[in-house]
Amino acid sequence: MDIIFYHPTFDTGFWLDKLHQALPQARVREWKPGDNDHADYALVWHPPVEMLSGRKTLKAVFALGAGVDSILSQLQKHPDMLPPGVPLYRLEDTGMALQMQEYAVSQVLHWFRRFDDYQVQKQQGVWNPLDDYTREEFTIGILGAGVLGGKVAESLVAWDFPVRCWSRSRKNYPNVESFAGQHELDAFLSGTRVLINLLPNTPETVGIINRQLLDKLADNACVINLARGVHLLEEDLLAALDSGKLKAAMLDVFSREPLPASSPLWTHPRVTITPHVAAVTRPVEAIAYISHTISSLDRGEIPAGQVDLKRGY
Ligand SMILES: NC(=O)C1=CN([C@@H]2O[C@H](COP(=O)(O)OP(=O)(O)OC[C@H]3O[C@@H](n4cnc5c(N)ncnc54)[C@H](OP(=O)(O)O)[C@@H]3O)[C@@H](O)[C@H]2O)C=CC1
Ligand SMILES: O=CC(=O)O
Repeated sequence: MDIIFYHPTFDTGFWLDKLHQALPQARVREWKPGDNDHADYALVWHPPVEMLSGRKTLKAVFALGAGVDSILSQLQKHPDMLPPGVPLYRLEDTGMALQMQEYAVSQVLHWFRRFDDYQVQKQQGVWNPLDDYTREEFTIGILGAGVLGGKVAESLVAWDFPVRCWSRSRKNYPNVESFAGQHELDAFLSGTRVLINLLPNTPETVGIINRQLLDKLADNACVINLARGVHLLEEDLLAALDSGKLKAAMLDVFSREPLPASSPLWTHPRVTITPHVAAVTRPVEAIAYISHTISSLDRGEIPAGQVDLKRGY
């Protein structure tokens, strides 16, 4: 079995070693421009078009992350990039859900316990106990209730917050109120105090966090964007912060990455920024999933994690 690997930033030598250990029967190589030799499987992130196109022997392509928007947008421009019938798999959880839970829970607790307000008071040398927030006024709404959104919901339920989610199909997560479809979006937003975004980037979700949506949240709402920068209109977010509608935002992803030095988000006192690190690919877990999936495919089974190319996630 031949496996080709391409990632623009990962330590390729480390990954090839780990892949050899997990799949000792496979010949694994780094793909380099001009390499058209035989391959059964391709492991990729932001792959050059020529890496995949015309490969008639490919049995599957694995995205080395959870979101497949960059591959799908390339596929739209170069429809022959993925040979017909070759399935695309993505990483489902593989250690990312726990990271998302850590990020979301720590930030929600930060706002709930008013540590942001106490930080401002500290800078002013003010000793002033503030009123507590109650959980009843701290409803958490999660846009996207799939692998990651579902796990984030579970962790916030464990902290006793009222939690609701919004997805295309109805969910049945314990103690999470499920809203499904466009026609239930307004009801989902109404009363949501902390909005957490974990949607995939598709034509339906681009720009979804805009002025109209933010206006429908509870007053003094907070936003956490963990999915993709294109979901959120940064100007609308800044306007909502400055008008007092929004209290704060925690952003991990941006419409341009790295976030340009000129962006007003850097200097806004109520915006916190992390550099797209909410949940990174964990090699050991990712390779365990990929090797398990390859074994399932070789046995003729249909493993989990296949991307629905028409749906776009
Ligand atoms: N910042 C970071 O470090 C990382 C960011 N991400 C981002 O997180 C995203 C989510 O990942 P993951 O949970 O694995 O994805 P999933 O595909 O498992 O979940 C996506 C969820 O979004 C819902 N959804 C999709 N389209 C719509 C729509 N038009 N209207 C309403 N709901 C919709 C789906 O609904 P349904 O269940 O009904 O299909 C599903 O619940 C990734 O696509 C990626 O962009 C991922 C990893 C790291
Ligand atoms: O943003 C990261 C991913 O895995 O998707």
